[in-house]
Amino acid sequence: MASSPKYLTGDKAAINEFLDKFDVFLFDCDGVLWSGDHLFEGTVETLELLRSRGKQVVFVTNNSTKSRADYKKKLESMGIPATVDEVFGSSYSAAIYISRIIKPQPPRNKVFVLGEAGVEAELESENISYIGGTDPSLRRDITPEDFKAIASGEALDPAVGYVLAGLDFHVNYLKLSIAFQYLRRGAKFLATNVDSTLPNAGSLFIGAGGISAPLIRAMGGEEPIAFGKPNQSMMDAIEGKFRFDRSRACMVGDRLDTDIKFGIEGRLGGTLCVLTGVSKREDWEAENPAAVPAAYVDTLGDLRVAA
Ligand SMILES: O=C(O)[C@H](O)[C@H](O)COP(=O)(O)O
Ligand SMILES: [Mg+2]
Repeated sequence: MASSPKYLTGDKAAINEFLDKFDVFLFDCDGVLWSGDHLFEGTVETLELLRSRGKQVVFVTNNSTKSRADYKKKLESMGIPATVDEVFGSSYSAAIYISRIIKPQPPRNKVFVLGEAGVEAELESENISYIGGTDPSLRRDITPEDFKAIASGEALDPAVGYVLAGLDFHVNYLKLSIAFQYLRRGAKFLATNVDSTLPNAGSLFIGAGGISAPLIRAMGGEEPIAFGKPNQSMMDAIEGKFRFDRSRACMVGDRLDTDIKFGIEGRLGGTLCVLTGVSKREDWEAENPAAVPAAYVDTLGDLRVAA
């Protein structure tokens, strides 16, 4: 039974003791740094404080709508210096897994994307060919002709061997129907991540899991392989890049079943839950919680008092 998490907010000594245990901080983004375009107060100062103490900061997000380069721009636009190498997104995790582990071979080496530009950019960065995604010709209602063309295969690309589902703000029945047809014809079912909800504008919205859910239902319950947190292939990739001692690393997140579970299953030295996003105290105090953090704060900015 996991010991109950330590509450750090307002306790300068406890915060310093906690921070001194780690050299590397893996930071979740949505619900920790910001909620959509709203940057939480104290985020910039907290990251500056950690970096001024020589801590390595890595941004680890399941949000596949943006590429690492897009996140570098977003972070900088909010006053947070960052390099592309310091960003790990689920779209990048999916792209490197497909290109370096799956290694798609002709004749069925293409990916049908349900997702935004971030997925496309990361697939391109790994030279993986894809269709679908932000293709404007698919942003429309399905027609009787579409049903026939999809059923006959006329509307399908025979080179598609994979369906990759991520957070898609333009999902519709036409795209889901095409994806379903590819799966019925043997394409492998992949997902960048399957988070049930997305924190934005201080509230919760349908997450990436809500995009693959109709396909899971239609496929009789077949689940996709998902590459984002808590999948450990992402942790292995991050460790491979930063070569850190896991016992000196801490995962900071707002979600028990992705971030905190990721840190615990990754055998990191610590996990810190921030209560500005999805999970609340009641969630880890409930029966059989998805994961229990080592410590928690009300907001990330609470760590500033350490200075
Ligand atoms: O639906 C989603 O994709 C997630 O809610 C979103 O990606 C979470 O991003 P993160 O908190 O991992 O930065
Ligand atoms: Mg989050």
